[in-house]
Amino acid sequence: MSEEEDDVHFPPGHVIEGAHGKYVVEKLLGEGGFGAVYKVYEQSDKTKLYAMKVEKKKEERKDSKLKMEIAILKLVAAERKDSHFTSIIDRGKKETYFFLVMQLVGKSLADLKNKRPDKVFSLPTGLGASSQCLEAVQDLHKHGFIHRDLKPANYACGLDDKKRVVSLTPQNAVLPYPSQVYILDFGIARKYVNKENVLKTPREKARFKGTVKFASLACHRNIELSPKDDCESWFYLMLDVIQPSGLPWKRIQQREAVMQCKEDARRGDKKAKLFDGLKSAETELGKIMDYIDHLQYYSKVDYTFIYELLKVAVTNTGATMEDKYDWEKDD
Ligand SMILES: Nc1ncnc2c1ncn2[C@@H]1O[C@H](COP(=O)(O)OP(=O)(O)OP(=O)(O)O)[C@@H](O)[C@H]1O
Repeated sequence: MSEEEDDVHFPPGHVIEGAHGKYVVEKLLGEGGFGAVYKVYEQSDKTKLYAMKVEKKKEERKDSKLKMEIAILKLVAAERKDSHFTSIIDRGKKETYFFLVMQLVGKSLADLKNKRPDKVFSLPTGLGASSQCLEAVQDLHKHGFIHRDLKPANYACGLDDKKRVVSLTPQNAVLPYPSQVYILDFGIARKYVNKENVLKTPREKARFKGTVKFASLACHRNIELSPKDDCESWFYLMLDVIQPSGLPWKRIQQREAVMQCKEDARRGDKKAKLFDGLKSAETELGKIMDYIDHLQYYSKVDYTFIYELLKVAVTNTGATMEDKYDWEKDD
């Protein structure tokens, strides 16, 4: 084993052999405490580009984030080809690391939004893409998992043929569908149902998980999470990508203070401020927030209710859900 192989820092040109092919590292896409994500290509066919996620093996870590990621992607893959989940190409383990080769996607919603002049999407793009983000998480919930770390950085747009997919409407008319949105990173996802597909009995106390800015109030309060908490995080992510002034707690680091700010945002002036500058969508967004706030641990989420309100909000702007997204117009 070479020195490089001992680590997960691979230079361009480094080759990793999997069960279904040999993958050559092109460049690093991102790095975290767990390991790294690389853009790779298949040695025998340079046009076949993928993303490779590698995770260091750790004696002390019993729960591998990558294992959870693979389990979820396998579970959802069986169902439908054109989904909001990246497909698995290959996976394996070496002496010091695990790896997953998956479908390569484009920039994250966080990167795409930060490239905009006002650092937010237009309302039709923000609401339309958010609708896809909710579809992705609805699918995950259907399979018995909650994500627990929803944020714009954990969603990305599709590449090449996945940029604009064609979807069949219920009426069987073929509609051009705007850029597909993919959900990423299931490292801290959790099974929320038991073997009988019934919600698990909530633990008395649950440790804080995820990202402070997007965490649900229950997460701040160390209460067990369920699908409604992903919906609350999804709501914050939607506001984050459309609200020109950003989330009110965007500059606060301290967890307690962020929780207080989220609680305040439910009342009076502070609630109105949450939707500042979003006039045409204010009523629908208010209804969505109230709906999510009334959900409880055992509640069954009515996703359709939310999609319908999003559709009305998009229509109010004079656009449609099928219109090109901001980042497609730049191409
Ligand atoms: N399939 C993919 N195609 C292209 N880029 C990807 C893919 N999966 C992940 N990435 C990128 O790699 C980087 C790290 O990915 P990811 O968020 O999954 O890992 P992470 O470091 O565990 O995340 P976190 O920052 O939440 O800890 C991100 O910039 C992400 O956009």
